[in-house]
Amino acid sequence: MKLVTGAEMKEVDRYSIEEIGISGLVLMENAGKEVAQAIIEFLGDLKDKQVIILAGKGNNGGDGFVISRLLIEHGIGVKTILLGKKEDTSEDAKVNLEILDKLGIEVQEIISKEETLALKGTLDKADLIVDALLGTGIKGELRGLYPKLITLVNNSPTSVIAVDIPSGVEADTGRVADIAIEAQETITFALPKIGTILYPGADFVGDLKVVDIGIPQMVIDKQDFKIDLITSELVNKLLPIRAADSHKGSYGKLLLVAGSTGMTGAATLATQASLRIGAGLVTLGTPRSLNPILENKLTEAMTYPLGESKEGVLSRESVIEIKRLLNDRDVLAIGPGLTANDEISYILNHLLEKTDKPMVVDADGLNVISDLNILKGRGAPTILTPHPGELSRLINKSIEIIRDNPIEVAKNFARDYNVTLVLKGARTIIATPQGQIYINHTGNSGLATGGSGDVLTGLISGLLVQGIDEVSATIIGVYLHGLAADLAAEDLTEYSLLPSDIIDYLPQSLKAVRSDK
Ligand SMILES: NC(=O)C1=CN([C@@H]2O[C@H](COP(=O)(O)OP(=O)(O)OC[C@H]3O[C@@H](n4cnc5c(N)ncnc54)[C@H](OP(=O)(O)O)[C@@H]3O)[C@@H](O)[C@H]2O)[C@@H](O)CC1
Ligand SMILES: [K+]
Repeated sequence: MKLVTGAEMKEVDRYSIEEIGISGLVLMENAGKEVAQAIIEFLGDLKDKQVIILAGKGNNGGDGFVISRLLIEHGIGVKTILLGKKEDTSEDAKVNLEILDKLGIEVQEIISKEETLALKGTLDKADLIVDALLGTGIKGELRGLYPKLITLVNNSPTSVIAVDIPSGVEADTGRVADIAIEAQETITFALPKIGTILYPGADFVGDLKVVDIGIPQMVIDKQDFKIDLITSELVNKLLPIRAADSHKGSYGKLLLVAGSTGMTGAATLATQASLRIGAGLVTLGTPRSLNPILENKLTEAMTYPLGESKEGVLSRESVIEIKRLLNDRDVLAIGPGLTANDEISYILNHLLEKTDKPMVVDADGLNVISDLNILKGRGAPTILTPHPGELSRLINKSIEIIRDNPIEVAKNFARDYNVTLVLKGARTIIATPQGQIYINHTGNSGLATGGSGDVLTGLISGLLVQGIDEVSATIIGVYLHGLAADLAAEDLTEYSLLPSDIIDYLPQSLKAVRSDK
């Protein structure tokens, strides 16, 4: 499903209005009708209900005026409040204001602090507040009376339905400059705005409903939107059907290089995840002294003892054995639990530069890349899976910059260094070298445990080794990882969720995707 910025949505609206000839008023009427319908469903019994419409001066407020009229037609008690003066409203909003005026429907103008604060009782007593204050047209910090009014709404016990996007949430980024309306439901028009999916915005949205307002599909198809929300349908489409006459050679040979003293768990989790997602043959290369432990822990994988330094960490010389093993393998995944030191740095940079097998680099592998330019020249796909802290070290920018502009930062990095980047977070963002972005919304706070990332590395490399292209492998891996965590949390709670549970619930997540058509 495509996600859009405010500007992209404006262009879709403009094209429909100016090039196709569907007037803005028609779109506004359709938008209002859809929200009115959602409100009627929300209220259930309409008798003696009182709804407060809070409208801004722009077209979001215009939607609010349409909603007022339609709810009154249904016999619902409505009070319409405009934050500002009627004369300052946008063109289409003004048309709808005039309609209300001719119908004798009162609209109260609020222009002072005192008038704003006096709304408290009205807001608290109502059955529902409709937030039609600010939509995709919001710019910068909230000005004027908005912060005060939004605080009153958030402090009131009354439920809120937001029109298009909760007021205060920035459509392009999900940033919340000051405060924003906390909605129980958000009815968004035509396409979800990025800000309703990314955090912190996503926290304010409640249940998100996307409704059709009569924008022709042809107008949407004409646009070159660069951002997709990963859906179950997309994953189902990308996940190949396994052939009945296949054998273990059909699903590739994976070499995982992972583990050091104290971190055999990372190696175990990555290996087991790669097997559980269907890799054909998996070999775990690990420091020699850890090999007996891992042989014991892993039944289905082969293990290979690699040269180590005294501390139970891979030695520089082990790179020769890794390269030899790789001759007969299709994909290399490297990083989980390796430890970050000069020897690991030497190994990783050497492999990035001198091997032409697809590589998945995670965790300590990411911490020791010495020259990002090596990535540019690689002859095979490279997937990097950093969290914001690891990416911050890689690009020498603060975590705050990454958190505030995750899409921009991920997009630039993937393009500049020719990698598929998986920027992990509450909404993991995948950026491709071609500039496409995929956002994942599965997963929960139970994933915030050491080891979850190792499972993801195993899943992505286990998919890649089966011959699935690198972008599809990351999309499928990231989505299933989150979905398995969601299904596990239903039984185990987010508190008790362990990374190994993600592996255990992977079959259920695969089944859910396959049946969810
Ligand atoms: N025809 C269409 O396009 C359709 C559009 N549709 C609807 O229109 C919405 C977009 O409408 P829009 O573009 O008019 O912007 P909108 O969100 O109402 O905000 C503008 C107002 O906000 C104000 N304002 C801005 N920032 C502020 C701040 N920080 N703090 C305080 N105030 C601030 C700004 O004030 P100004 O800067 O002018 O003083 C102006 O008054 C869209 O979300 C959807 O709901 C649907 O009806 C379908 C057809
Ligand atoms: K709104």
